[in-house]
Amino acid sequence: MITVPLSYPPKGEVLQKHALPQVMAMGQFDGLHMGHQSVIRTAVSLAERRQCPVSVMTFHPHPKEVMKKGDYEGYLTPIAEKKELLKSMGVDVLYIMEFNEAFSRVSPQQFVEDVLFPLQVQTAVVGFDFRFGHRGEGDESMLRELGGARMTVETVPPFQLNGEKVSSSGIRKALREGDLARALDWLGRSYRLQGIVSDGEKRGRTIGFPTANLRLNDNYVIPMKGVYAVRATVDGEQLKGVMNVGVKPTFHEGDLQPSFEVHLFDFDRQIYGEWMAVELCHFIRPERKFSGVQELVTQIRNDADTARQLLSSSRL
Ligand SMILES: Cc1cc2nc3c(=O)[nH]c(=O)nc-3n(C[C@H](O)[C@H](O)[C@H](O)COP(=O)(O)O)c2cc1C
Ligand SMILES: Nc1ncnc2c1ncn2[C@@H]1O[C@H](COP(=O)(O)OP(=O)(O)O)[C@@H](O)[C@H]1O
Repeated sequence: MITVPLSYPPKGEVLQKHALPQVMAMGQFDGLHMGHQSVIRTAVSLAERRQCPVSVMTFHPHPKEVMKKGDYEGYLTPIAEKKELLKSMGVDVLYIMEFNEAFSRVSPQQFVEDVLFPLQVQTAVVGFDFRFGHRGEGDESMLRELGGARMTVETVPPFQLNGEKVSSSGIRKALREGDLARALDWLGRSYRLQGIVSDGEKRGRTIGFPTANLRLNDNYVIPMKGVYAVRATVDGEQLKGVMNVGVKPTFHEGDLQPSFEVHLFDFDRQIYGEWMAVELCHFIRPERKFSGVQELVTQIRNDADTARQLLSSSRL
């Protein structure tokens, strides 16, 4: 998969270089959840039938982050994760349109004429609720109208699970509320956080549970404070473990930034500075304040047993 960064107005030579009859899926696609996956699969199979390349156009940073709307809560899939997932789905070209003030003012018509036509998009594939152009004035029917005879539009209906419409906002809410099972069902995979192992308070080893502190590399949607059964990858090695997301109320007062600490099972190595990916598989319990270290340690031991059981008996 090749990645093509674009900004508005796009440079003529960049468009020319990448102009090619193609099927393009378009959207924000934060989370690349089951609904997004069905849009991309539709584009992939259409392109296969037509024997032409399949591309995705996404917008970065997230419009809500740029427009400072106040309800921006971070990414489910930061751009690096999105790239990796799209590549694994068979996408040939990923166009990343820089979302900024200037782009937010582009009309639906300008977008189609200045970007999609020059790239020779033959078919645009969008989700039923796709909006584009200034103030989100454009929708799928406007896209179809503007495309005319030069570009057809394929609209993918909402993806439903148990009668509910899968959505990024629903996944964010489920993560915030500790309903990890629902978030994962809707994502269609585990929820992954990545970053560098950094220094903590050096207390873990003294209580028999060393924890690798994850310094997140991106602005992620933060799951509810609590304990999770996780799978981790460190230096290519796949490990199981138990993670606490929280502020350690047993030791600290006040509204602190949460930390992400993973106790890895059957592991004893110094990994400060190493890259770690952590997949959240099961939610075990909310974080709480214990009356003393002994109570906390007893509970962590239980959590570790629970996590081992959950991880050995589930497909996640
Ligand atoms: C499985 C697990 C569960 C935890 N649960 C709590 C908790 O409920 N309340 C709390 O105050 N700290 C909790 N912690 C955090 C510990 O307080 C923390 O790991 C310990 O203080 C070591 O911190 P350090 O790695 O920064 O040295 C938990 C840690 C683990 C590994
Ligand atoms: N089983 C393990 N799980 C997590 N980290 C481990 C483990 N064994 C050794 N380590 C190392 O110990 C560190 C955690 O020890 P800890 O006392 O909790 O220190 P810190 O407070 O700096 O995280 C990790 O960053 C890692 O380098």
